[in-house]
This record gives sequence, structure tokens and C-alpha cells, in this order.
Amino acid sequence: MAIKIGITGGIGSGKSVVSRLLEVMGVPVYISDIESKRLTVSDSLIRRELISLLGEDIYTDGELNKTLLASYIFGNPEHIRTVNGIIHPRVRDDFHQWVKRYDAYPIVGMESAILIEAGFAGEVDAVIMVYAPEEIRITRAMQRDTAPRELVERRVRSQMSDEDKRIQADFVIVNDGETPLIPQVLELITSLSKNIAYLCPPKK
Ligand SMILES: CC(C)(COP(=O)(O)OP(=O)(O)OC[C@H]1O[C@@H](n2cnc3c(N)ncnc32)[C@H](O)[C@@H]1O)[C@@H](O)C(=O)NCCC(=O)NCCS
Ligand SMILES: Nc1ncnc2c1ncn2[C@@H]1O[C@H](COP(=O)(O)OP(=O)(O)OP(=O)(O)O)[C@@H](O)[C@H]1O
Repeated sequence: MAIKIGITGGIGSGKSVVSRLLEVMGVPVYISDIESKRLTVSDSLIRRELISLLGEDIYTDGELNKTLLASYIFGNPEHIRTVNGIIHPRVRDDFHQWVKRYDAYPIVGMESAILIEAGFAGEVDAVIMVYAPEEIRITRAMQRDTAPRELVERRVRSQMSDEDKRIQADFVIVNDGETPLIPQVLELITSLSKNIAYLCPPKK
């Protein structure tokens, strides 16, 4: 059975960059942002519940109205809980199916900014935190999304602070733009591989 790692970190921390490096090194990664968007379109239960919560406008020409959903959830903890309660159970089920498909791999990953908040940390064997100071994260997200500071800060405030997440992580990758990234990812793989050897001793 594959070792499952969760890759987390706040908006703009560099999870996608780290996940890409892991994939290049042979670790398949389930990207929750992408898969949850796919499910909001393809899963009839999610569609039905989002329409009954937010009306028909939540889908435009069959596509999710991301602007409407984002303005509903970000900045309102009650709304975010309701929407997460509709989407996250289906993401969890989908991840279980995905893991079965990648069972031949020694290590697989799940990337989610809200791995801990969403309770997905319980689905993985180790939590990897990609850490960058908040101001760097905000600047990166503003540049990447050509988004105003206020919008990015609202999303930052919808997430657990990275300082709190860091305490719960098994392994921290620092992505502050100064500490080299690749050696840290290699160290992570080496340390996980040692655990695999320990858990699955070679057959004689
Ligand atoms: C609100 C949506 C439509 C906004 O889409 P958009 O393309 O503008 O942003 P994107 O998906 O790239 O999200 C950007 C970042 O916002 C943050 N974010 C997204 N959803 C959440 C959430 N429920 N709680 C806290 N932060 C979130 C993450 O850091 C994410 O990486 C989209 O994020 C969404 O459908 N969110 C609800 C589903 C969810 O919880 N996704 C997170 C992974 S399970
Ligand atoms: N070490 C770095 N040096 C320079 N730019 C970086 C570095 N790490 C990440 N970036 C850039 O910062 C932006 C945010 O990184 P990335 O998309 O990986 O963050 P993320 O944690 O996946 O964010 P989100 O939660 O919003 O999906 C991207 O444009 C990325 O190219």
C-alpha cells in the first residue's frame, strides 16, 4: 500500500510548485483545488445542493460560477462551513478512489491548502507543510492572480494561520524564496523512502 502524504500551506505558499517537483520525482499528487472544481461540475449531488443553496445562477452554461461562489464563501465563516460540508465529503470519496488507482506507487500525495481545516489530514500518513511568511504569500498570490491585496487577504483570513499549521506538520518545507527548494524535496523523499523500507522489508 502506498504511503500517503498531504501537502499543505496557505495561499501562495508554493504547494503547487512543490507538488510539481514531487510529480517529476515520481510521486503522483491529487490536486484538491482541481479535483474539487471538477466535482462541483460533474457530481449531481453537489450540483443539486449548491443550486438549492445559491440558486440556478451558481452554474452558467453548465460551468461553476466561481466568482459567485468565492464572494459567498470568503469572508463568512458560516458560509464557508456550509459549502465545505457539501463539497468536501465528495472530495474525500474521490480521493479514496484515486488512491486505489495509484496503489502500485510507493508514495502518493494529496495537495490542499485546507488539508487540516477540512479534516483531510486524517486521510494521510504524514502532513508536509510548505511554509512561507505571510507577506511573501500575499505578494505571490497577487502577482499570480493579478488580484487586489484585499481579495487575497480575505482568502488568507479564511484559512488557519500557517504558524498554527506548522505545529501540526510532520515535515516542513521552507519556500521563502531564499532557502533552496529542491534539496528539501529530495530530503523529504529520502526520509519517506527510509520509512517505506522500514515498513516493507524486502522479501528474502
Ligand atoms: C471558491 C472557488 C470557486 C474559487 O475558485 P478560484 O479559481 O478563484 O480560486 P482557487 O480554486 O484557485 O482557490 C485559490 C485558493 O483559495 C483558497 N481556498 C479555496 N477554497 C477554500 C476554502 N473552502 N477554504 C479556505 N480557502 C480556500 C486556497 O488557498 C486555494 O488554493 C474555489 O476555490 C472553490 O470551489 N472552493 C470550494 C472548494 C474547496 O474547498 N476547495 C479547496 C480544496 S478541497
Ligand atoms: N520560491 C519561489 N520563488 C519565486 N516564486 C515562487 C516561489 N514559489 C512559488 N512561487 C510563485 O508564487 C506563486 C504561488 O505559488 P503556488 O501557486 O505554488 O502556491 P500555492 O500554495 O499552490 O497557492 P494556492 O493555495 O493559491 O493554490 C506562483 O506564481 C509561483 O510560481
